[in-house]
Amino acid sequence: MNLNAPSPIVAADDCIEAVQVSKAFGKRIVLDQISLTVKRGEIFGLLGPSGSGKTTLVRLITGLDVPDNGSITLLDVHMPKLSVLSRIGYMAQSDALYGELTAQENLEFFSSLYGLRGAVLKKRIQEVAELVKLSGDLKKPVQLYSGGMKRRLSLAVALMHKPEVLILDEPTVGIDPVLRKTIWDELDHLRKNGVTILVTTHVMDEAEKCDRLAMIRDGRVIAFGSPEQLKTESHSSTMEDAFITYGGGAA
Ligand SMILES: Nc1ncnc2c1ncn2[C@@H]1O[C@H](COP(=O)(O)OP(=O)(O)OP(=O)(O)O)[C@@H](O)[C@H]1O
Repeated sequence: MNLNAPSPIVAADDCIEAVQVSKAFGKRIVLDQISLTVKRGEIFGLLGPSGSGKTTLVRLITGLDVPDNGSITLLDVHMPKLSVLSRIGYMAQSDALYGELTAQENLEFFSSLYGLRGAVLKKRIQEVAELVKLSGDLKKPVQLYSGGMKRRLSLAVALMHKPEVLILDEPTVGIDPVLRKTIWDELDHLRKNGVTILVTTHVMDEAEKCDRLAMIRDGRVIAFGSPEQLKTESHSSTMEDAFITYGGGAA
């Protein structure tokens, strides 16, 4: 479905809805009338080259910033709204971790903000550490972690309170292919358990793994649909070709 800023049809199973969202920094228009919907329980990708506006959109969706125009609804709540934060897990592009604390202490600190403590907290730390393959490194100060380990710990932090919606800004940057696969398998598993996942990427093979995605270029949605749909409609054999056909250029 090639879009020229249409209004999405709002359905009961919509989890995230952006309607005609625009944002400028100074004179620079970074998002230009973006409209999209993310359904409950799907993995939705925002695919676009560096600087296309993905992080800006994600920050508006999580309520960290406000649009100049348009509206965003997350879990039926008009954003920004503080009360929704306990229902979402957000992993920013740069890791917000305390380097001098161990991984375990970081997990304990961030989880305490969600009221997790005692035996429940202990058990959950073991679960998420297992998931991101950091069980053996929990006692290490984070400043000794590699970039990929920090990304995995950030993912663990986002997962601790079992959020309904996971919003991940380039979760696999700096992560080796084997672990990347592990993380995508886990996203798949979470989706099967009903978690809605919004993920930004500029990697085509990750876009392929999403149920649906929006291709973004210069702050506009240039195409919207499932990977198969986008390839078929653009007569392309690869996502990269589809992106170029829709006017994206090399991502
Ligand atoms: N706070 C800000 N003030 C001024 N300009 C900003 C600000 N935040 C983002 N921008 C600009 O907005 C544009 C879009 O940035 P954004 O981070 O949303 O893109 P992106 O698609 O996430 O890129 P990347 O893949 O590199 O993270 C860029 O040109 C960036 O420089």
